[in-house]
Formats: sequence, structure tokens, C-alpha cells
Amino acid sequence: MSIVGSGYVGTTIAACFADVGHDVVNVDIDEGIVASLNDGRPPIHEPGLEELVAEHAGERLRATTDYAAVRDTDVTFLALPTPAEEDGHIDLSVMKAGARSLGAALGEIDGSHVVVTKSTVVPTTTEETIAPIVAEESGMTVGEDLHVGMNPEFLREGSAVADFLDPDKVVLGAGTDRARESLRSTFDPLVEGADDPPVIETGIAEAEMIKYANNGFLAAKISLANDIANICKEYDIDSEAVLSAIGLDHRIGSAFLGAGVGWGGSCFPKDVAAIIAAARDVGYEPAMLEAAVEVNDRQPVRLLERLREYVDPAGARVAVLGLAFKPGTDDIRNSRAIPLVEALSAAGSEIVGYDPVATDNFRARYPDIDYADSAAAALDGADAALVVTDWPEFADLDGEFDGMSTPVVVDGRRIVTRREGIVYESLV
Ligand SMILES: NC(=O)c1ccc[n+]([C@@H]2O[C@H](COP(=O)([O-])OP(=O)(O)OC[C@H]3O[C@@H](n4cnc5c(N)ncnc54)[C@H](O)[C@@H]3O)[C@@H](O)[C@H]2O)c1
Ligand SMILES: O=c1ccn([C@@H]2O[C@H](COP(=O)(O)OP(=O)(O)O[C@H]3O[C@H](CO)[C@@H](O)[C@H](O)[C@H]3O)[C@@H](O)[C@H]2O)c(=O)[nH]1
Repeated sequence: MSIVGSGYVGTTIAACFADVGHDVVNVDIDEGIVASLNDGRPPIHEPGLEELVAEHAGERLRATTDYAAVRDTDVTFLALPTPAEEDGHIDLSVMKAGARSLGAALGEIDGSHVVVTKSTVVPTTTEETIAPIVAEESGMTVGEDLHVGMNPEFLREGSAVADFLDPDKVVLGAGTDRARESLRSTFDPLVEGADDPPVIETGIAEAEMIKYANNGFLAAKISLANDIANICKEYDIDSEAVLSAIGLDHRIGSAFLGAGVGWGGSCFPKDVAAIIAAARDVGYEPAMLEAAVEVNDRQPVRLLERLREYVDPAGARVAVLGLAFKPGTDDIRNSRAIPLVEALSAAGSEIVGYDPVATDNFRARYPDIDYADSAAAALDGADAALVVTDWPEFADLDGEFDGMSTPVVVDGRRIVTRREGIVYESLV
């Protein structure tokens, strides 16, 4: 099989498919990524990935910048980025470029080929945008020698390998029997090896929509937890006690009820925005998803309001603890630290950021703020601390607060342990 795109998803699934016995070729335009994979080193950090790539590179797993490699395979997965445009709409430019290159390469084969969208794309994209481009460039005919499928991916950054090898479900969207058979045989060894996950065989647009429904629901679940937690805060009720109690109802479930400064990352913000924009295009105003975004946007604002109750940010030295969008990753895309740092800068604060692993990425985007190489160093001399990411090490902070100029701690993730000697305020 071939996999076009070797980022978080492409590399992870390539290594895992190789591990369950498939011959895999990764096609990426980035020569550095290709060289790294062929050297047996993954281009991204994910637990377990290094071992898999080291084991299979040069044997069942290889990488190339040359799309011609797809001709020796019978199925190609497209794992290319699908970012959001300024107005929220999905940006399909990379997908289209990949589809053109794939089609041009396929033009020279005699038999048939199956093209599967792995990327997150709004409903109808695979059949109405991707397939026609591949068909036009290759001269193939959809449903005859060109077969199309959609296989959404649910892995999380930080646990990508484990999530892919042991999924809650596998969704196989197919346009023809040939595409369905190909998807089945691709996933057979994985499904057999894992804990027998349910396999949902469905249409292509349904598969595309399942991905947005999944992410939209999870993002909205967090926002609803935040809405409830905000009410609790106004009543001085312990929101954790409330949310953990409702999570025990099996119809609600305890996952993704973590209230705080909100959701970020490379997926939730862009995917919720894209499905809202797509829904509006077809004449539907998705009020719940819009509210989920509104609540999410408000959480950092509320965190700063809490801060202002104790400290005037103008001229204050504020430590921002946690720059990654979630613990366990150096990814800062749509991190909640971004709106906070921008608002603090606008208010005239002197900002010092700390993160166990994401500092370099944050510095590349915000070179003008200070950075510390430990939480203790960030807190030293600070007038206030904002806790933005729930890194486990922040739960252990204690004597480090003694170095603060004024010990005001505003906790956006309810992770810091309250102690004598600090003014502790939680967001929720
Ligand atoms: N990151 C996640 O946790 C995650 C999880 C599930 C689904 N998704 C979805 O999967 C898709 C891919 O996301 P990602 O995070 O792996 O992206 P990424 O940005 O990490 O990787 C994309 C790769 O594509 C390569 N590329 C760009 N243009 C190319 C071209 N024309 N031909 C070949 N290669 C090209 C880039 O060099 C890069 O290596 C997106 O639609 C995303 O929404 C991501
Ligand atoms: O109870 C919670 C859980 C998460 N978050 C925040 O939500 C965001 C997303 O977290 P998570 O879902 O763990 O990370 P991602 O790696 O972005 O994974 C999501 O996005 C991927 C890309 O689409 C999907 O494949 C995954 O299933 C989906 O969980 C982060 O900012 C978290 O801090 C909370 O605020 N409260």
C-alpha cells in the first residue's frame, strides 16, 4: 500500500500497517522527512513509534518523494493536512495538489487502483473533489478502474500508536465493492490483532461525517462541562465533585468532562470550524457547535478576569505555566496559551513562559516574551502565575511558589495543589 503524507497520521499508520504485515511506501514532498524515515527514525515524536520505524524501515516500510512509487501498490491512503481557512472553511489546497500528483502517477498503470481519504474532510469532498481530480489526471474512470474510499482516523497525539493499534472502532467508507474489499483486507490483520473493535462499513459521505460528529461531540462535551463548571464557580460549588458525579451515569460517561481553560490542538478548533462553515453552506445553522466555540473562546477571557481580581496585569510579571495544547506533546497549535499570551501582551504584562517540552515551538512564534527552563525559574519574582496546561509536574509544585513576588496562582486546569502561603484561585 502507499500512504501520501508522512506527518502525525501518515507516519503512524505507515509504521503500524508495516507492523501488522503490510508492505508500505510513504510518499512525502519533504526530503528531510523521507530521509529520516529511510534511516529508521520517525519525523515526529510519538510513544512507541521510534521502535516500530526502526524495526521496519528498509524492509516493510520505505519512504520516497517520488509519487511513481504508488504504481507498485494497489491502494493509496491520502494523509495530507486539511487546515481551516480564515473564515473556518476547510482548505483543500494540499489535498487537491496531492490528488493531482497521485492521478498523474496512476496514469501509467494498467490495472485498477483504490484511493482512500484518511484526512479529515467535509462531507462529499472525497467523491466530488478528490476522485474527479485523480480521474482526470490519470484518465481512469471512477467505479471502473478507479475505486474510492474514506477511512477517518481517530488517533490522539501523544498516544497515536496505541490508539491506532487498539481503536474503539474502525470506519470503512466505500464507493464500490472493490474499494470495500480492499479496505477490509487492509484492516483485517489490525482488527484481528486488536481487541476485536467494531468495524462500521458505510458510505463515503457517512464516513466523512462520522469524523466531524466525533470531534464536534467531544469538543461540545468539554464546552458543556465548562458551562456547568462556570455556573458552579459563580455559586462557589466544587465543579469537580459535580462533573465526576455526572460522569458516573453511563449515558454521560466520565471522559472529556475535564473543565478548565478549554480545548485547542491541531484538530478540534479547525474541525469544528470546518463543519460549522460546511453546515451553513448547505443552509443549516449548527447552534450547539457554535455555542461550543463561544464557550471555548470565553474560557481564557474568564481566566484573565480571575487574574484581574488580584493583580493588575499592566506592568506585572506573569508566569504562564504550560504552553503546549495538552500535556504529553510539544505541539502548540491552537494552544490556550496563545490567546492568553496575546491578551497579557496587549495589557502590558511582562510574560515569562514555561513548558517542559514546548518552549522551542512557542519561542519560534513568540520570540519577544521571556522563557524559563523550569517552573521554579518562571515563578521566581513573578507577580502572578497562570496555569494553562495540565502537565502532571504542576501538581507537585510547592516550595517553588515561595520565590514569587506576590504569590497569586490562577489555575486554568485545577491541577495545582492548594497550600499555605499562596493566594489560589481556580478558573472553574
Ligand atoms: N494529528 C492528528 O492527531 C490527527 C488525528 C486524526 C486525523 N487527523 C487528520 O489527518 C490529516 C493529516 O494530519 P497530520 O496531523 O498528519 O498532518 P501533518 O501536517 O502532520 O502532516 C502532513 C504531511 O503531508 C506532507 N505533504 C504536504 N503536501 C504534500 C504533497 N503535495 N504530497 C505529499 N506530501 C505532502 C507534509 O510534508 C507533512 O509531512 C488531517 O486531515 C488531520 O485533520 C489528524
Ligand atoms: O476533558 C478534557 C479533555 C481534553 N481537553 C482539551 O481538548 C483538547 C484536545 O485534546 P485531545 O482530544 O486529547 O487531543 P487531540 O490529539 O487533539 O485529539 C483529538 O483530535 C484528533 C484529531 O482529529 C482526533 O483523532 C482525536 O480522536 C481527538 O481526541 C486539548 O486542548 C485538551 O487540553 C479538555 O479541555 N478537557
